[in-house]
Amino acid sequence: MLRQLWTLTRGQRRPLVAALLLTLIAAGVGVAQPLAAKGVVDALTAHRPLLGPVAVLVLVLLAQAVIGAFAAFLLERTGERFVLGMRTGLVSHLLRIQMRAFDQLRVGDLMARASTDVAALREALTHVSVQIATNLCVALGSLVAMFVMDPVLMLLILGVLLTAGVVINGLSARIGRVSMTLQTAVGAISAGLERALSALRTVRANRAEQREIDHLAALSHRAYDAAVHSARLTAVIAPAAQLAINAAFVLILLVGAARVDQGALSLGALVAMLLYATQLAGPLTELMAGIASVNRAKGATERIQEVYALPTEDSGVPTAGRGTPRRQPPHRAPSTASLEIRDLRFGYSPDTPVLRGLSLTVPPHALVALVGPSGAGKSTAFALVNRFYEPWSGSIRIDGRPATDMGLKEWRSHIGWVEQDCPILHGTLRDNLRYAAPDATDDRLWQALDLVNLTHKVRRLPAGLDSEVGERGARLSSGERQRIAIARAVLARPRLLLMDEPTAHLDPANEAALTVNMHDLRQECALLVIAHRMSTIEAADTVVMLANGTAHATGTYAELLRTHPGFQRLVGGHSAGVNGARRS
Ligand SMILES: Nc1ncnc2c1ncn2[C@@H]1O[C@H](COP(=O)(O)OP(=O)(O)OP(=O)(O)O)[C@@H](O)[C@H]1O
Repeated sequence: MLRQLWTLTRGQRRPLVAALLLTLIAAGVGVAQPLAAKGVVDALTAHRPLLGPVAVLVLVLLAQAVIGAFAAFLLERTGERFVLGMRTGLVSHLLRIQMRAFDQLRVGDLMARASTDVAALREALTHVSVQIATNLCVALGSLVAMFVMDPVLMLLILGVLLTAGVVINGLSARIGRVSMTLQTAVGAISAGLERALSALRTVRANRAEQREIDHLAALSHRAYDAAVHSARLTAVIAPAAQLAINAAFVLILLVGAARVDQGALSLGALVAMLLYATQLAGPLTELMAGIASVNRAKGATERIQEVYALPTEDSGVPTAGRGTPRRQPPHRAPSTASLEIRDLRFGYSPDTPVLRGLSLTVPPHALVALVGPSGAGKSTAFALVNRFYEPWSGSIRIDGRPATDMGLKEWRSHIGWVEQDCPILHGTLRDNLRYAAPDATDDRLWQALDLVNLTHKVRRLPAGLDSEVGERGARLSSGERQRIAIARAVLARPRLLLMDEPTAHLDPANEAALTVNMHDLRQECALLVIAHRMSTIEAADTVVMLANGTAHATGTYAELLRTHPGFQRLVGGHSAGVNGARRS
């Protein structure tokens, strides 16, 4: 446990050691205080000049106060720096973890790890570690002095203390296990709350408030039970340490008296041994309590290390994301495709393939529609083009360059992506539009808004581009969210634009306008569009029908409609089920 904590102090060890040394110096100066006071009293009784001894006493008192204050400040600052470093480190790790690992986690729990777990660790890493180290020094000093006076008696005392240490260590280990339960329960509360609050409208519409409250209350009770269990174990530690010290006292008295009787120990040495044992009591009790506190931080430590153990995109993709991308070979023939997918195989679990050899091509300036039944793997294909997951086999090229030739950042800079549920981030309209192109001028923002038919609406808003969109864009309609997402993607001027059913939330007028705009967009980039709506399918230059994880049929809308019964069924289903009427 201490080793784990030590690894986490990386970067803060120097100030931590400095704070420890200052605390020890302050304690040492404290020891000199009685001597300085003795000097004053001796000078007084011997009628010697008082100035010198008094000056020494004042200096000692001042030094202790100043060094103590500085040590305390250094310790606090180290604690805060630790929290700062830990939070920024965790956040930067979390935002880079591989999608496959991220899919297994709960957002609320991750948030708890970056907030409450870090706070729980802070105490153990700063105050308690210094407290343990100083008390250990004081206790060792006393034991050495006792050893010099009477090794036999000291070894007996050591035996008693070690026995107590073993018992207390066992208790501390149990505290460590309970703390893991406690921190996990706190993480579950945070995840449960995130789940309920992020879907508050769904919760209310389904009258599920009480069920969510009960669920969170049950999790809170689990945390309470673990905390009380930990408190019970902690409560035993101080009396156990006290018991050991009392036993050491009795031992010194009984064995010491016998050894004085045998002439093996002087009476003065016995008195000194007793005084040392008294001095040992405080540091030893604090030492044991400190070890228990460190164990209480065990849950938090393990949970934070679990996050660091998650693979990041950089670590999982050996050829991508790191270093300078390889240069293109100088005599490469101009590419005939903006996007070329060859024989792509992939599944989320090893035994369930989703894509079973998908191949498709998006020529430059073309609009290709990807259609297929629900669950066929259309969004999965998009995720692979974005390189959120590594394919089992097969290749993806953009403008003729394979994915393995480019780092992730460079690769993604060529792609614009409009997601199915169009996430809008908290902030202003301007923040959202500039998300992929932070340097875009307002003129370009207005052009992009024009493209998605939103200029009029935004101009009428009192704050215009500075209007707040609310949490997840709650102050916008679904259609507006979708149009903002499209404008945002276009602003980054991608070579390839991926759109996951871009017209899903649009009314017929906006749907028609966007279909025209998609045609215009082809001047700037190639488009691959997951299409459910007839207007999008019909507008495409090529339609690729995905079934069973492969491109089942490829052709123009008219060709497929004429020759492919599966496509006829799919389109028939759409015209009846999705948008009601098919436009011809
Ligand atoms: N992150 C994930 N983890 C595990 N399985 C997933 C994940 N995402 C999708 N799947 C599974 O992969 C299959 C293909 O899903 P995908 O979302 O690619 O289909 P789709 O064709 O886009 O469907 P839709 O038209 O309904 O959006 C589905 O069976 C789905 O359950």
